[in-house]
Amino acid sequence: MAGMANEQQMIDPVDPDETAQAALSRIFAQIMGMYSVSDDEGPLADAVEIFLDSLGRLRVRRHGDTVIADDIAGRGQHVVLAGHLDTVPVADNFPPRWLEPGDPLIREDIAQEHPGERVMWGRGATDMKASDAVLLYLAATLREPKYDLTYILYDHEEVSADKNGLRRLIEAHPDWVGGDFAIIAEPTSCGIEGGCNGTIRFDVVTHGVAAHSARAWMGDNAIHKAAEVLDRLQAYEPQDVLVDGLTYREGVNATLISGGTGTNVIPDECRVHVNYRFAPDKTLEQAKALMMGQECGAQLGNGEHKATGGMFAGFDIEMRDESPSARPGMDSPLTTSLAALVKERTGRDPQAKFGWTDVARFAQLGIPAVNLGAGSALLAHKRDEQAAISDLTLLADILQEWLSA
Ligand SMILES: N[C@@H](CCC[C@H](NC(=O)CCC(=O)O)C(=O)O)C(=O)O
Repeated sequence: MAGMANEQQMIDPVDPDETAQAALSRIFAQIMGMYSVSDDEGPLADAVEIFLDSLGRLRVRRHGDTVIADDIAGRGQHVVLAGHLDTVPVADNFPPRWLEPGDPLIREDIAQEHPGERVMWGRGATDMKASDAVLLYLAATLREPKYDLTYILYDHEEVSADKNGLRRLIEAHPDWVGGDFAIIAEPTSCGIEGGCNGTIRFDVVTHGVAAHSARAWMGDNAIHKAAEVLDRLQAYEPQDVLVDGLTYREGVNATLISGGTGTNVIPDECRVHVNYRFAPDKTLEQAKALMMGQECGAQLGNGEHKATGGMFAGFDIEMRDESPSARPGMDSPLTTSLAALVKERTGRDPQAKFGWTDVARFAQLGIPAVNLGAGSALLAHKRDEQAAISDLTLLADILQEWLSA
C-alpha cells in the first residue's frame, strides 16, 4: 500500500494469564491494523506465519501468501479450520478503530444485539478478520484437541477464482490439504450457514461507432444500447430456492459499468459487468445457460460470444469469473454434532450461505464443510463494517468446546 511503512508488523503472543477476551481483542486489533486488500496480503501473511511458527507445536508451511499449520497427532478424525486474509478494497474505513459504547458510528442493529460493548469498526471487521483472530487464538490455546487440526489462512478469496490462495495451494500441494470435515470461518454471526450460492461474473458488451458528439449522426452510441441491458436487469425478480431444507436467495446485478473515451466523443463500446448468484440446485453450466443460452460458448479467457438465449439473448458476452455452488451437506456426523452445539449455545438453526465461499472447494474435494464465523454477513463489504467483541468470544467458546476432548 502506497505510503505505508515497510517494517514487519507483528501479532503478539497470547499470555497464559490474560483472559480470552483480552487476547482476542488484541489479536483482532493487530490484524485489523494490517492492510490486506487482495494483492496486498503479504505483510499480514508474514505476521500470521511468524505467530503460528512461534507456538512451536505446529508444522507451519507456506505457499505464496497462504499459511497452513498442522497439528497432527493421529487422533483419528481430521478437521480443517480455514479463513481468508484478504479484504475487499477499503472505502474510507481504514485504519480501523475501536468504538466505545455510545459512539454514533456503532450501528443500531449492533448496539441492540450487543448493548454496552465496544465494537471494532473498519474494513475486514466481519469479512473476515474477526474469525481469523479466533482461529489464531485457537491455534495458540488449544493444547489437546479431540481431532487432528489444520489451520489455513489464505490470500485472494475476494477476487477471481484463478487467484484464490486455497485453490493455488491445493493445485500446488494436493497432499497438504485433506481431512474429514472443514469449517470455513466466513461471517455467520456464530450460526451455521450451509453450502453456498454459486457465482458467475461476465461483461455484457455493446458496440457502436465513435464520432464527434456534435455530429452524432456520424456514429452509433454504445452507451445508449446498454439501456436495454439495464432494463432486463431491472425487470429481473430475485428468486428464493429451497435446497435440502435451506432457502437460498438468488440475484442478478450489474456491479460495474464502463464506456466512453471522451466527453465529446460518441462511445463505441460499453460494458456492463453482471454478477449472477445462483442456488445450489444449479450447476455452473445451467447457470450460464440461464444468462446466455446453451450454445453461447462463452468461456473464461476466450473473448466475446453472442448470447444465443437466456436473459441476455442477442448481446455479446465476455466471461470473467465462475465458481460453482455447494449444496448444504448438513448430514455428515461432524456437521450434525457441531450444528447441535451451535443451536444449544446460540439458539440458531442452520441457514443458507448467500455469498460464495470455499465450502464449494471442499465439497469438490469430497470433504464436508460448513460456514461458521464471527461477525454479521449482512455487514460484509459495507463501509461501516463492524463486529462486537462478544461475537469473537462466543465463536472461540463454541469451537473450543467442540474441538476439545
Ligand atoms: N471468485 C469469486 C469470489 C467471491 C467471494 C466472495 N465471498 C464472500 O464475500 C463471502 C462472504 C459471505 O457471504 O459470508 C463473494 O461471494 O463475493 C468472485 O470473484 O466473485
